[in-house]
Amino acid sequence: MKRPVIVLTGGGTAGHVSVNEALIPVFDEKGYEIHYIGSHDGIEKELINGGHPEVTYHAIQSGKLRRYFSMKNFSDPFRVGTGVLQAYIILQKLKPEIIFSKGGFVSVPVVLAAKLAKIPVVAHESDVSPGLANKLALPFSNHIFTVFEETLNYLPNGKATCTGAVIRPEIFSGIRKEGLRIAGLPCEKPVFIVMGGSQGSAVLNDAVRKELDSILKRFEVIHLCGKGNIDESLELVPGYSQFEYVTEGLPHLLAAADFAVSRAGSNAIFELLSVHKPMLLIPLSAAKSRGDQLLNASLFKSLGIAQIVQEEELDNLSMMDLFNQLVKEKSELVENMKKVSNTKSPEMMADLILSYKK
Ligand SMILES: CC(=O)N[C@H]1[C@@H](OP(=O)(O)OP(=O)(O)OC[C@H]2O[C@@H](n3ccc(=O)[nH]c3=O)[C@H](O)[C@@H]2O)O[C@H](CO)[C@@H](O)[C@@H]1O
Repeated sequence: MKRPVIVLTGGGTAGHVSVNEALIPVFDEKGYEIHYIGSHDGIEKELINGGHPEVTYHAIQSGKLRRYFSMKNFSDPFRVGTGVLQAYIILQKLKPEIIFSKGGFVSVPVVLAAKLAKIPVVAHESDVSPGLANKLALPFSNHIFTVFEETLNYLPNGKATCTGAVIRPEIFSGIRKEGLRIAGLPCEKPVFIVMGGSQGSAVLNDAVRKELDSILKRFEVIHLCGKGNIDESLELVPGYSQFEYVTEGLPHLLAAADFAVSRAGSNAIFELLSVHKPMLLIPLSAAKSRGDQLLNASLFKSLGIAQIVQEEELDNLSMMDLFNQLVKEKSELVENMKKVSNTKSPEMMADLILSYKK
């Protein structure tokens, strides 16, 4: 008997793939044939093809939707058009019951094609303020789920529901000893994990490395610095361990860490919250983005579960002082984290999505 089909989409950054990765095992367990529509060269292709052999990946063209001038602004609409046509052909062949769209530019042609093919779409927004791709897709989506209650203020009544964050179950399965082994740390001092989001952050990398000597006198550091950002001169420094991007090892590295310094991407901060890591957030500035990380971070700060420093202030602050400040506030932050519960299990989320199928 033919298995029911579901199509997932979303990409550009890992933040637009994490939720899909959490849901894949559940749809698989439910007997679905799972297909993923992503771009030819985005991180989604690497993550899905590399970690989920049960999923069939289809690459389409997509264009970036920029808020600034670029010559590509003239060619990208044609790429989106081609992407719509490619997605439409794929959808006509697969005839999925439903499409789940996690946002990011590649999701736009898929959602438009779904409307033409009359296939229901459920979207998902991780950040406080909706991303441009989700905003464009909204009129063509049947419903949108949000992580933050506050996001509902940006969305039409009746079309959006707050579900909380969906966390990959493996995040909870980290083993501290294994994390220390992977990082090659002696664990004689408290361990900080520094996470610059899925792409790494030059701002965080520079701030930590500038003061590394003094930091390492008191702490050990696991540094997720992003692709191409390994500093070879620091490769053999005791107590310091750098990675470009970690896949299976991430839960163990999180378990090995006592504290976190992170960008304020939604998935990363909810993962840190779920495993109760006291966190200092340095959100991506509004000048470089739509300001979504500033809103995410201020909400965490207002709940007493994170400290924040703006990246513009970093030059005048000592990273070492910031690390020490986080250590001081550890118990209060952890106590507050234990009172916050804002997650939905992948199983419950999958059922909610399927309630919109044809
Ligand atoms: C520059 C940019 O556009 N950032 C956006 C992007 O961030 P970004 O792609 O960084 O997304 P998040 O911080 O939400 O999630 C990062 C994900 O990558 C994983 N991870 C990270 C490093 C690593 O080595 N291994 C690993 O697995 C984390 O566990 C997490 O699941 O999407 C987020 C969610 O919409 C937004 O809030 C961010 O503003």
